Amino acid sequence: MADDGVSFVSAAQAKEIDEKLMGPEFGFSIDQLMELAGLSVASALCEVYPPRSHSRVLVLCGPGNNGGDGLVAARHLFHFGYEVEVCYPKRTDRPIYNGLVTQLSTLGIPFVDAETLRGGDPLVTTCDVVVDALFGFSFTGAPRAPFDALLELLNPHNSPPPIVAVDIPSGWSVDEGDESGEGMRPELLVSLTAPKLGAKTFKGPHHFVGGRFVPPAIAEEFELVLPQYMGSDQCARVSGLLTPGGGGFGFIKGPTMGGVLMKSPANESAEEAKRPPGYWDTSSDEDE
Ligand SMILES: NC(=O)C1=CN([C@@H]2O[C@H](COP(=O)(O)OP(=O)(O)OC[C@H]3O[C@@H](n4cnc5c(N)ncnc54)[C@H](OP(=O)(O)O)[C@@H]3O)[C@@H](O)[C@H]2O)[C@@H](O)CC1
Ligand SMILES: [K+]
Repeated sequence: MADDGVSFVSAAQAKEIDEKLMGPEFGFSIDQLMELAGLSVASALCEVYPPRSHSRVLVLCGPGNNGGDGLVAARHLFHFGYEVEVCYPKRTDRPIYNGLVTQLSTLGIPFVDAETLRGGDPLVTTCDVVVDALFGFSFTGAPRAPFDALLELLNPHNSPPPIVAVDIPSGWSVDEGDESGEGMRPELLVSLTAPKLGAKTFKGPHHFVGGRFVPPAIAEEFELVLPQYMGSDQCARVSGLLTPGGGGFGFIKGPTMGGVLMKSPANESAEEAKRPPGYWDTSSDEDE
């Protein structure tokens, strides 16, 4: 299904695409896809929250591949110049995850446990951005411990720092979105491959698509309308915009909001970059 020029896929379709990519026909391995997914998350974060204004990043990692994307992103963020901390409370004992943990450990990236985060100072005082890599398209039901407590820290009533959600905000229904209206409110969503149906309820100011690995044959088979990646970019900002040449909806590279091109955060003052205007301001949402 395409909306505003980009396809939205169900959890079931996302799984099918994933399996197709890693099947004999296309030959990808999970660590390849995860590396590109995590790199695109780190790239999008760096574009919106540059290290000079948001140097401290906390990455919350869940037990599945969404968590793996978070571990990869943490490594790239370190190399981009951020001070990174990782919370990975339910470790998966498989070579790919063990390797990612070793890579972070050898960089000296600290691992913090969920209890410490829960009992510690408010997140907003200890980090400038939080990456939500807890659950992706395989999340179902109500969040179980210890992730329920971590999600609670990200709830708007706890005034968390800006949240960067990987693929879909954790705790939201993958297909329905923030059904209760009381889930987390990320500022930046990095949808991987294609936005999930639940992303239609995302009202934050920054939505990117990442995971630049979809072969045209898969896009065709699944009738995916994907954003145009520019140059060597690993992520593409998605917004329903009129392209400069006119002729309908298309995608313009560059920070946009509500269909209007904005200054690049890289050119803004640190304070402006920390407070993107219109954050979850539904009153100006003309679609409703
Ligand atoms: N092609 C692409 O786009 C690519 C996508 N990639 C990424 O993979 C992600 C999908 O990964 P995934 O399938 O491993 O599942 P994911 O969502 O991380 O979580 C599964 C874990 O969560 C757990 N769990 C579930 N519900 C729970 C609950 N209520 N409360 C507590 N736990 C719960 C569940 O535990 P279990 O039910 O087994 O106990 C299981 O261990 C996708 O979103 C994208 O980020 C890239 O890496 C590669 C290319
Ligand atoms: K997530």
